[in-house]
Amino acid sequence: MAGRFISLEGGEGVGKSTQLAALATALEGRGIEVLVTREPGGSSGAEAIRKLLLEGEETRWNPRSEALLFAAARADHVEKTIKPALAEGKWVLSDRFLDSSLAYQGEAGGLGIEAVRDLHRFGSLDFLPDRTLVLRLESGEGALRARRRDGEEGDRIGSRPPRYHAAVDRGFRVMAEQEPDRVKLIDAEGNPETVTARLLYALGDLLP
Ligand SMILES: Nc1ncnc2c1ncn2[C@@H]1O[C@H](COP(=O)(O)OP(=O)(O)O)[C@@H](O)[C@H]1O
Ligand SMILES: Cc1cn([C@H]2C[C@H](O)[C@@H](COP(=O)(O)OP(=O)(O)O)O2)c(=O)[nH]c1=O
Repeated sequence: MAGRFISLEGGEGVGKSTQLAALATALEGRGIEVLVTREPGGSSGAEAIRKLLLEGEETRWNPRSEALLFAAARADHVEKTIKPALAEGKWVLSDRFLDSSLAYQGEAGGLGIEAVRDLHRFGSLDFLPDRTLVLRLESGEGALRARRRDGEEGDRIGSRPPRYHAAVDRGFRVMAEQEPDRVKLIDAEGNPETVTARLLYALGDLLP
């Protein structure tokens, strides 16, 4: 049976990594073979680009070069990691994918969602997840969780100001409105088990 490609999205500290691990365990418990991956990264070329994107000065890249680097990393990730795993029948769970670029670089970075989608059309032939689950917390709570985890050590993008992250959240909501069959908003409040149950519910029609 063909695999499925699921991306987990959301702002900083909403619980993506925690939920990705829990979702992988739940799917494996149903006999599904799972590959967990992440962006930026997920292939050796894309992991090298990750360092360029997340380390260094805020002014290291302008918004256009930043968007191109994310798109280049994604093209390599799709070709080298995601498509081969799907061809083997695995379910691929990715911690972030295209919708992060649409929300961060497109909406918050001011390039526009369509311009960033064009880069994906070129780089990855518009390859899309079967489902995108966007974890959402009311403003501030994700930033608090991330700060509890990281202290003041945010990366180049995570440490951008609150208005940038508010625009990121708006970008994810736009995506859910534009593509309601693919992109589902999931309430990330409550204990981790409750959130995992919501995610599994939102995958119900894809499960074997
Ligand atoms: N449901 C939850 N309730 C409270 N804290 C949580 C919950 N899920 C995750 N956390 C904690 O919040 C922090 C951020 O979670 P993490 O999974 O790393 O988020 P992300 O990958 O989205 O940045 C971690 O310290 C994690 O242990
Ligand atoms: C994949 C992707 C990530 N990002 C940002 C979001 C995060 O701030 C950072 C990824 O760092 P990461 O350590 O994965 O952050 P988090 O724990 O919040 O998921 O890169 C973009 O701006 N555009 C993208 O396309």
